[in-house]
Amino acid sequence: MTVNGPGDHPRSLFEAPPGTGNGPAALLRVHGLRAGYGPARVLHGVDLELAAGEMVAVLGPNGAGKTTMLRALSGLVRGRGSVLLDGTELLGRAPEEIVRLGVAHVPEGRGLFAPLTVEENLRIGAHLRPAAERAEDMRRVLAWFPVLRAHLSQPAGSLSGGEQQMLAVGRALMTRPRLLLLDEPSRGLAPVATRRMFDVLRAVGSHDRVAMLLVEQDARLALEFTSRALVMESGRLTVGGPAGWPQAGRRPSLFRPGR
Ligand SMILES: Nc1ncnc2c1ncn2[C@@H]1O[C@H](COP(=O)(O)OP(=O)(O)OP(=O)(O)O)[C@@H](O)[C@H]1O
Repeated sequence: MTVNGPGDHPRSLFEAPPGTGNGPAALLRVHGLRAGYGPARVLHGVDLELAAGEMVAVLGPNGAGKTTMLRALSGLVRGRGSVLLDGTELLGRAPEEIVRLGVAHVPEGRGLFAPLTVEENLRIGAHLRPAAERAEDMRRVLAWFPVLRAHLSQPAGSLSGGEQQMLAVGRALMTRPRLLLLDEPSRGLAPVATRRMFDVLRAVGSHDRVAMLLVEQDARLALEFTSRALVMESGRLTVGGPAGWPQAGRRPSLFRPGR
């Protein structure tokens, strides 16, 4: 990891590594992102790039602005600066439009409808998709998360924590995202369930070329499963480097994907 003071970091630390993207252009380009709540400014200029299929973790202390960054990217909090998804500006658009453009957000706490069934929750995720493609979307998600098939008619609230997290991710995948934002996906999960979840996330990311930006408190887990890790402090990304390093067998290169 390389440590840099705010504002003097080499941009390369926050860019998508070569070879992980769809050519020279990153899928996501965030530049100078600022956001907050009323007069309280939380993000003070975030720069970040993400390639298709890349999985990047954002670590950092409580209150640093990680959740706010995800919320700004998905339109839940108003942002200033620039957020380009494949060249299309997302800032200023409604959250539903941003979903339509290919960004899905799994919030902290999962945001499931507990009294509704698993199937109903998944169908809610698909409501913006063309009707003709929803059956295929459902088949794909159940193939990624076979455990959900056995519980399709059960209320979401009756599932275990791990199953609920899979449902939340499955519901997000029903939108066929190009970018998946995950806020603390391991929170409240047993280690076995967490690892299973991350295995599936990695498989989806590399198979479907879904880029993933995840906020994670468990730094060890994040560094093991993602290709890059960034640290947010006081509303800025201040440290970045390759995930996995310095584990044995992994070259300590900033640009080597961790997958
Ligand atoms: N809805 C809100 N209204 C006002 N202030 C908020 C709101 N949500 C968060 N904040 C404040 O914004 C700052 C950043 O919070 P945020 O949740 O983005 O940080 P975080 O890095 O995700 O922290 P944590 O790991 O604790 O979730 C904090 O000072 C927090 O109190």
